[in-house]
Amino acid sequence: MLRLASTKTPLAQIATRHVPTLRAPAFTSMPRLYSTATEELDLVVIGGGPGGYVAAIKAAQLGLKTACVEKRGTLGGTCLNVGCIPSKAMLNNSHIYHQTQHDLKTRGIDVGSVALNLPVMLKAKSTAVSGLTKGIEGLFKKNKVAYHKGAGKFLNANEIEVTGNDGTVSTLKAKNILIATGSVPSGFPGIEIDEKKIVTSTGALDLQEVPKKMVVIGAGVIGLELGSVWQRLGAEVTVVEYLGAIGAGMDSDMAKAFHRTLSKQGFKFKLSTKVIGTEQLADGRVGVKVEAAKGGNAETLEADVVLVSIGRKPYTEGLGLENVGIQVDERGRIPIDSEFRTSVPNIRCIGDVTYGAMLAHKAEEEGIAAVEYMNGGHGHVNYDVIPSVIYTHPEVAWCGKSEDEIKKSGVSYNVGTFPFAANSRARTNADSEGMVKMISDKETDRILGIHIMGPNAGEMIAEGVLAMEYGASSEDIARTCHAHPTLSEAFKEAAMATHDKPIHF
Ligand SMILES: NC(=O)c1ccc[n+]([C@@H]2O[C@H](COP(=O)([O-])OP(=O)(O)OC[C@H]3O[C@@H](n4cnc5c(N)ncnc54)[C@H](O)[C@@H]3O)[C@@H](O)[C@H]2O)c1
Repeated sequence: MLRLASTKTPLAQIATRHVPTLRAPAFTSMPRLYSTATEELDLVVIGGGPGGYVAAIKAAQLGLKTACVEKRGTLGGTCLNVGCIPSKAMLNNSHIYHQTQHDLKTRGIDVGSVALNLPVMLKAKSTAVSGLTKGIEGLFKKNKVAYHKGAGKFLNANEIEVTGNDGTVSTLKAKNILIATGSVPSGFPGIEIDEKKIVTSTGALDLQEVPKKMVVIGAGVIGLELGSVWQRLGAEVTVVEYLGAIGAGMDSDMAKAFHRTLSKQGFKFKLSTKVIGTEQLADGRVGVKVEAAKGGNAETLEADVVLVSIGRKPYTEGLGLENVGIQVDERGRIPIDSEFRTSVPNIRCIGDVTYGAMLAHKAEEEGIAAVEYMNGGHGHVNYDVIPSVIYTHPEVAWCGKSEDEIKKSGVSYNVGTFPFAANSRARTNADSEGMVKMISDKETDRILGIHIMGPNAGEMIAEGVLAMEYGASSEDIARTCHAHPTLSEAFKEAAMATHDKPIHF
């Protein structure tokens, strides 16, 4: 492991080394500028995504002199710029479009002809993104976090070289460094991404016309969310999945129900199927060659656009980890201990670039906890109750363990389910696809897992997360008054079904 004493950069080298223009660096408008190597900071955060920016703000609130280095040019990371936020804008607006076309008449609302204005829809997405990313810059200013637009690279365990987006090179010196560099889409061997016809989530959020046929490789969160967007806007979507089920490891009952629901919406699925490669077709479209996962005859699916969504991988390129002796594991993740310390104790690491689910909210929790440990306190992240949500319609949300996992662990359990078709509010809204499924320990009734498919499942799961965080039993929820008429009554009734019997089913 390289230590500060052996790798310290000579002082002459740590001053700003190259200023190609006289243009003031973008960060001079910040209220407090920590940019010279002579002034030691308490913390430099590398990466301004949900994990990194939240950690930087928390550190500043705790009184730590903090800087955040981000090279994208805007804060918010993948989530705000090309992930969670733009996809939700497209999901929301494509849902309204689809509902207006197919659902309003039966509700007694007659509209004239309905037309898609894709450029405006894309602009609305970009406006949502830019408003939120600028909002984080405002929070940095308010909390006195110095924002450095550029790429950070370790010189040693206490010094980060920042190559500014304006060409300047400077060095930040800090007691602590937090790596929060996130992840990038995993490529598919032999398939070249051009972000036009063969796209990752980034390209799929910015298609300039609705593809006639879209092939999605991977039936995980990204494939199903972005597949939904383009399917609602008129594309014929075929999803190819290597495994025998959709939903990347969700509870298998829910995966089956979700599969049925999406199929009814028009999705075509090819499960237990592997992709062999792609080819350019004579008409300019792309051929996706697939065959059964176990082998067999190959067939070619024709597509105007192919979305590759087979997972993401940790991002550490150009970070200079070799200069501090940090090694990544076989999956490219930076190993950490229970207090987020890497093999170099003053360098911590959080979010997608290390262990665990690649989720923005998990990274945020870790960012806060890492800073609390750094500041001499204790952090808290309960990995057993990190919620997952797929923002399709209906949404699917879950926390805790799936029934499959519990079965494997050998623990005895009770299961209670309640369909939204028996919930008055869902019925009144004519939006009653899905169910709530709760699993509790047979002996103690403590809740082990909650799985919801239904309208607003992503909001409803918060009640389950809170219940599980406080160690609730299903009876605790069953005996808690829920407002009528609300969707949350389905949650209460599933709890009743788990420990006893529901009333309305
Ligand atoms: N709503 C959200 O919380 C949200 C939204 C978007 C992304 N994310 C996160 O981003 C990450 C990436 O999402 P993702 O959907 O790309 O990955 P994922 O891991 O969710 O799903 C990838 C799917 O691709 C399949 N697959 C892998 N290789 C394949 C192959 N060769 N052929 C066919 N199928 C193959 C896998 O079996 C899996 O089902 C995930 O960790 C996800 O949690 C979360």
